[in-house]
Amino acid sequence: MGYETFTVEKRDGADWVTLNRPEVLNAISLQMVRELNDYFGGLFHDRDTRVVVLRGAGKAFCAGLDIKERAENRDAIPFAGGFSFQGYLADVYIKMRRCPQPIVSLVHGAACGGGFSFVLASDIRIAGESAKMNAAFIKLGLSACDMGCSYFLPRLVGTSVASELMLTGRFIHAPRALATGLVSEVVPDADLDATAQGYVDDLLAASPMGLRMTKEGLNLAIDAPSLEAAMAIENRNQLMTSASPNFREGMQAFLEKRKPNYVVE
Ligand SMILES: C/C=C/C(=O)SCCNC(=O)CCNC(=O)[C@H](O)C(C)(C)COP(=O)(O)OP(=O)(O)OC[C@H]1O[C@@H](n2cnc3c(N)ncnc32)[C@H](O)[C@@H]1OP(=O)(O)O
Repeated sequence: MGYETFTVEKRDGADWVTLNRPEVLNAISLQMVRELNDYFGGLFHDRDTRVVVLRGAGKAFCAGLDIKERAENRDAIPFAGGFSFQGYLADVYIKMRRCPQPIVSLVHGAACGGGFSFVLASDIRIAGESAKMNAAFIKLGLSACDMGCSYFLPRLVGTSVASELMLTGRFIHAPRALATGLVSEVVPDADLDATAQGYVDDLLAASPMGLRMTKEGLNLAIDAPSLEAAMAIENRNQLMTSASPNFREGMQAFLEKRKPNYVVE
């Protein structure tokens, strides 16, 4: 399926996905929701794509819900088959979190509301110096407990900062985002792609199953009710990776002082 609201550039096992509605700061339209669901849904059975990079075209990452479109369709945002906009957009974040590929988000300019949640649902976050993010829902008269914000944000920055950000809708700028652990790195905007490429290279150097099992295991462990439950998930995933030929190759490569040649399992 070709997409109109974002582009997908395939580069050596990584998809570079660029939200592409710059005239409205990449605001989330109905069509974007449909297309993102299709794209992220397709990743579950895609062995060739091993990493996803998510970024925005123009001067911002994503300004959240397309307010103009929503205002014109005030109460009725239905999809065929009775899906609501709310539920269908929520599915995008769930797919981002559950798809096997790690997602690296590159934030420059504003990331608001549902756009902020794209950042939160990613696995690795890098901010440009211009980045500013907010739970803008509250400023529009909505609950800020939306699009996974109440799930992701406290886990990333703790309940104190999450409460402040969600209750006030204030922007968190790049330096504070780094200090609170919301992002891994802050770099000049012009260096975002090159910085991301470094992460992509590291991720692609891992064995494909090891990478998938790590994303899945970590995200399940975050929700696990006990140490024992988290370790049961670890044990299951480790049994699977240790049965893979890539584990034998990894050990052999270490012993022979060379880089491993991993295959896609
Ligand atoms: C389920 C999900 C819910 C949610 O996501 S709720 C949150 C919704 N989002 C927001 O409330 C953010 C709204 N936007 C803003 O507050 C500001 O923008 C920014 C701080 C992001 C950036 O401000 P600045 O740099 O001054 O740009 P600009 O002139 O406001 O915007 C450039 C053009 O983009 C349009 N635009 C910006 N955000 C949205 C949006 N969310 N929906 C639709 N259009 C948007 C504007 O109107 C304008 O367009 P024109 O040049 O024609 O006036």
